[in-house]
Amino acid sequence: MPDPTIACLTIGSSDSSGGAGVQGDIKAFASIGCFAATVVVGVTAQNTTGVRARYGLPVDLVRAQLSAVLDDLPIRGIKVGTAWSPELVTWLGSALADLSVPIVVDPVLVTAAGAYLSDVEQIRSALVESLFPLATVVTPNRQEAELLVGAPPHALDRRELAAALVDLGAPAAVVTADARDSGDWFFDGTTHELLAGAYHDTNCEHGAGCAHSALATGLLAGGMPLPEAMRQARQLASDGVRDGLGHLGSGVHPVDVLGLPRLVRTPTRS
Ligand SMILES: Nc1ncnc2c1ncn2[C@@H]1O[C@H](COP(=O)(O)OP(=O)(O)O)[C@@H](O)[C@H]1O
Ligand SMILES: Cc1ncc(COP(=O)(O)OP(=O)(O)O)c(N)n1
Repeated sequence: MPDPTIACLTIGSSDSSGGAGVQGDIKAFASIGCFAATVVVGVTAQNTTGVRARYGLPVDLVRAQLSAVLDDLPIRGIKVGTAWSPELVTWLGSALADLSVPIVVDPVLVTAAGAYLSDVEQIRSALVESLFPLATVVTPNRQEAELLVGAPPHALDRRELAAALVDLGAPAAVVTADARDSGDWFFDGTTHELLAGAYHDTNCEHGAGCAHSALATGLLAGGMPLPEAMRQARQLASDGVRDGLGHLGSGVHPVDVLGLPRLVRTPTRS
């Protein structure tokens, strides 16, 4: 019988607090039955209150991880998250160019706690030139979309931002929700759609963007058409915010896409 488990790869950075980054991606992949491989491009010292330090790994080490994974595992979908240096982004563009699997690019520039994860000016053109053309979809939040298209804060609505991202070369774009605009805005070059949904006022959003893009990757890897994958990814990420772990950390608490309280095992008496 064929194994239904779909192997996906996340290329991103470690979040020491476990909520976002590759740790968040592994949980999001697992929540929809995907096996998660990881290529780590950097390490952050981070918790729910912010990022204290970050360190990017040398391209050689990233290259070695990527070939180890691709030489051996049947990867069916790839997510690219934080990628800090223009050199790395440009190299990734050439390394991923010939792969015929869905690629979701989450151009992570700012965390929910407000920390910048990349030097925006340096990374912007590398992302647009090297990764946008390879992407199945790019998934920035409003602030990241504004930085990528060079628009001042709130000068454009999300329909205009999504169109500008596609004009820059992304085949499709989703600009995610914020407290002002609930639901995500989707545009694939032809059709605009508001992927409607409630906005949960839980302050449990640490890792929501990572979960969303990893979920989209796993759903696309399983063959789901793009608009439906983005609808379901929004719903599942939003449920993760609703069910977030509000007792963990003193800043922006982590999402929970696995339903961890359901999995707790209580000690049995013999
Ligand atoms: N408070 C919230 N309530 C419901 N859904 C949310 C909330 N915050 C984020 N989401 C959903 O989670 C996903 C990731 O969005 P977002 O948090 O904006 O990403 P990022 O972490 O990149 O800023 C999107 O589908 C978005 O609609
Ligand atoms: C290492 C690392 N990668 C990505 C992020 C951004 O995560 P995201 O899911 O967008 O959620 P917030 O952290 O913004 O809440 C990160 N924080 N760390």
